Amino acid sequence: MTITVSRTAVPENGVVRFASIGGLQLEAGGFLPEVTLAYETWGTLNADRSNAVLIEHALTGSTHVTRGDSDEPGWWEQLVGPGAPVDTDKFFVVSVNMVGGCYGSTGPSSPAPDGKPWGSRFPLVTLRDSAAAEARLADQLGIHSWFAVLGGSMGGARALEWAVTYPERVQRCAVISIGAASTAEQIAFAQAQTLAIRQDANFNDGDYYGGPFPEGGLALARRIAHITYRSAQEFDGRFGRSAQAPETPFQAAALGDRGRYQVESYLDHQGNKLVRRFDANSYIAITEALMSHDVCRNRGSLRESLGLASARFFVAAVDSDRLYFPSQSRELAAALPGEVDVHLIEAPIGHDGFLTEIGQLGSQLRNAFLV
Ligand SMILES: CC(=O)SCCNC(=O)CCNC(=O)[C@H](O)C(C)(C)COP(=O)(O)OP(=O)(O)OC[C@H]1O[C@@H](n2cnc3c(N)ncnc32)[C@H](O)[C@@H]1OP(=O)(O)O
Ligand SMILES: N[C@@H](CCO)C(=O)O
Repeated sequence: MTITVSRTAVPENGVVRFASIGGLQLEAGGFLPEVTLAYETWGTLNADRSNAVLIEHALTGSTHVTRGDSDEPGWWEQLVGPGAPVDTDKFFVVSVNMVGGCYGSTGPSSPAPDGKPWGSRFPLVTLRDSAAAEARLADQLGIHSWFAVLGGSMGGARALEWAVTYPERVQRCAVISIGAASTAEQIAFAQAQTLAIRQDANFNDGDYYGGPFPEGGLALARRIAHITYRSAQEFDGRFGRSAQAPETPFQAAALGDRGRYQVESYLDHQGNKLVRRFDANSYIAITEALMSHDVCRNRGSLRESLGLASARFFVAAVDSDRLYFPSQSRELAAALPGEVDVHLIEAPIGHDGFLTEIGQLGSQLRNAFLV
């Protein structure tokens, strides 16, 4: 097995790098012969390698948690950086694109051994595969034990898998806006999204590379998802029943005088925005990985499974989250070893509050966790 990390003499902050981690035997039985992981780092690993923090992205996130040498803003911009709650003057922060993704790590659009994209042949990957792959990257970076692993939503589930699979390698673990397993309802929302893509006439069973992209299906999947990421209260307050005039000649021709509700226009925008930055097969691969989330699989009861971990835990939830309910975070916290509080992020926005309410989350993390 060849293991190489592209190293530079001076660490570059917030610049995507690539590590070859060799072949990966997958939990569900598949095999990926040569896996590349894309990752970014910020700050400097100290001499005794005790200041490393792993940040795990959510469903459509990338490695770009915060800006660095480039000015490109990241998705947890105010949480991570010099002087921020996850202080890059103090910590060496690492973020890895999940295997199956489309931000540089091996995924369905990557070439298979025959040189053609994996497409329909890409195997099922799980969050445990993600942790196993990232453990190899940690080895290459010389990180035996993380000071902390944290993430929100699917990132929180990835962090939890790390803490349970590699107890000796995770000292602190923050599980934000997710429970111990994907529930039937969460799986149901996810299935509607994957079906929206699979039923797109351009999907071609996943072998659409080189042909038309299944844009409509991916945009519909994002609309369904985005509704679950926000709250009824936010939509009502923000859009109400307001109308919006057609914005393009095409819409004007299609809609005539009817126009649209503002919320329709907003969801169209969210769908189209994702189409410009995400691969449809990766959306399915990562969504199915999240559907598989179950910390108890082949481990026993919830208490037995979580009892494998030895990290200090931080659990948080958004009070208005209608996808990953605070009650599910409370159940997780109650079954974790030791005393664990559930920190409530108070925000009317819903699930996406873990991305937008950084002031609250940051002070909770700074005071209760990163000390
Ligand atoms: C390389 C990369 O891009 S990596 C990207 C990483 N992304 C992630 O990690 C995903 C996490 N991020 C997200 O999900 C989102 O960005 C969030 C949750 C942080 C914020 O959500 P946003 O969608 O940015 O905010 P919000 O709901 O306010 O939507 C604002 C957008 O809706 C548009 N909008 C608002 N009202 C309307 C309307 N009536 N009609 C059409 N569009 C509208 C705004 O113009 C704005 O557009 P823009 O984002 O293109 O500037
Ligand atoms: N809006 C986030 C939420 C998923 O939990 C994303 O797209 O990744």
